[in-house]
This record gives sequence, structure tokens and C-alpha cells, in this order.
Amino acid sequence: MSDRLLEVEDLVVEYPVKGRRAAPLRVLKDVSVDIRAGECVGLVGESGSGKTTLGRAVLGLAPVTGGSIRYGGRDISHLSRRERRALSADIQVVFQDPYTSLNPAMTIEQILAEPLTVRDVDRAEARRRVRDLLDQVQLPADAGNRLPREFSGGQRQRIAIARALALEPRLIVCDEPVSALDLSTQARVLELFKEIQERTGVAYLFVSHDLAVVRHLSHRVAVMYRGEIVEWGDGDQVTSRPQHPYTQKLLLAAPVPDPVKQQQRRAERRRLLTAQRQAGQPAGALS
Ligand SMILES: Nc1ncnc2c1ncn2[C@@H]1O[C@H](COP(=O)(O)OP(=O)(O)OP(=O)(O)O)[C@@H](O)[C@H]1O
Repeated sequence: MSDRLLEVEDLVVEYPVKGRRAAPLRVLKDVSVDIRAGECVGLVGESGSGKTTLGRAVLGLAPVTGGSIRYGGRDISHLSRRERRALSADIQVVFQDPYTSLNPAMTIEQILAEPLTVRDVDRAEARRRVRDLLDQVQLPADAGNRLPREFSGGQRQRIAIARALALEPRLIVCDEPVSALDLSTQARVLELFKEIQERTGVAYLFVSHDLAVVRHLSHRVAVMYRGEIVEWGDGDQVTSRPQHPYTQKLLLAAPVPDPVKQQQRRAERRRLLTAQRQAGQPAGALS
């Protein structure tokens, strides 16, 4: 049996375009990637490259027009609503914006208990589980009585993570979960993601435009460019010694705290762009 939890093979996602003869917009082109149980796979690429669409396809929220997505060996590319709902205990999501992803009218306890009570967990048990979830994301027990607006961005993202953990999923699609946070909050929330993964063995598909964020967590990394995966492999290899010119540019564009290193990278980036221009290659989106 395969040790793959999720297998995406030759995936194509297309959106219809208005106009009778217009060809559909092909957003993902034969994308193949897989995630093992307990693994973090980072998905990087610039804005519009198709990262979110891949995450949405895994969640059943994007139209799959070719290829397949298998979870635990079962094809989940075209599930009915009922089948998809049953799968939501296994595959969860944390969205980018902690300000819009939590219902502002519900208390934190109601938000965290909802997925449990929908599945007939009794109220006393749900209350116990909510306390445990708050503890897992390092929020105090009395946070349950409060509303989302009473929390900072980082705390709200902790609540969103707790909600995703409520049903003990095996896979969480994390769609830019730290990019709306300031740098020091980002670091703390990333540590939390890491700690949860080590403790629970949950797998992540971790979407980010920021190679530094992905490097911190990912066992393997896939790099997307214009709807295709251009590089895919071991996280250290891809983020430190990338082979594809697009990944090299992505790496060189990442901010570096050390100004000397930053200057070296700028010089290296200029050399790379000049070499590409001389070789007659297109400069690419990052130039
Ligand atoms: N519902 C939709 N209908 C039509 N086109 C769409 C739809 N959703 C996404 N697209 C297009 O698909 C392409 C990829 O978008 P996607 O959001 O997956 O990129 P991304 O890499 O996640 O970018 P970002 O980092 O900005 O979120 C874009 O050109 C986008 O305009």
C-alpha cells in the first residue's frame, strides 16, 4: 500500500470564460504533487501562479477538469456534497485572513464547539474539548466566552487553527495563514504550526508566496509558476540550492535580515538576470 496520504496527479483546473467561443482559462496545468502522512509540503510561487487554486481543488472548491486527487487511495476529485461533508473531518483548512474567517457574532466557544456538535458530540464533552483546543493553541480557557473582535490578528489565527483541529484531521490546507500577520507574530504562529504537527502528526499543504516561511516548516517544497510545478523536492534542497531559474529568482528576491548578505544576493540576482538576457530567455515575472 502507498504511504501517500494525498496524491494529486496531472491535475487540470479550468474556469469558464464569458463569450460563446472563448476557450476556458486553464489555471492549473497537469499538476502532480503528493503528501505523506504527517508531512508538511510547502507550495510557493508568486501571486496568481495557482497556489490557492490547488488548495481549493483539494478541498473540493475548484472545478477539476482533468487528472485526479486521491486521499488515502480514494479518488476525491468529484465528490457529492454529502461525501465531501463526510471528508471534512479528515481535511480541514486555515485561511489567510483571520479577520474574516471567524463568525463575528459567535463566541470562541461556539465557534470551536460547532464542528463537534454538528457531529453529535454531547455538550459537556464539546465544552471539555474546547478547553483542550484552546490549550493546544496556547490561549487561556476564559477566551471561550469572548468574541473574535476582542482578539489580535495572531490570536484570531490561533482560534482558526484550533477550529481546524477540532475534528482531529489528518490534513490541513493552510492558505497563506501567516501573511496577514506582522513579522514577530508570524514567527510565533509558525512555531505553533510546527509544534502541533510534531505532537499530532497532522499533515499540511502549506501555501505561501514567501520562501522563508515555507522553508521553516516544510519537509518538501513545490514551486509553482503560471499554473505549473516547475520544481519539486526536498525542502532544504529546493530552498537552499534551487535548480530551476524561477526558484533561484524567488530565493534571491526573498528579504534577508543581514544587509551584507542582502547586497550579495542583489549582485547575484543582477548576474542571473544578465546571463538570462544574454541567453535570450524571457526575464520572467520577478525581474
Ligand atoms: N473563480 C475563478 N474564476 C476565474 N479565474 C480564477 C478564479 N479563481 C482564480 N482564478 C485565476 O486563477 C489564477 C490563479 O489564482 P490563484 O488564486 O490560485 O493564485 P495564487 O498563486 O494563490 O495567488 P495569490 O498568492 O495572489 O493568492 C489567477 O489568474 C486567477 O485570476
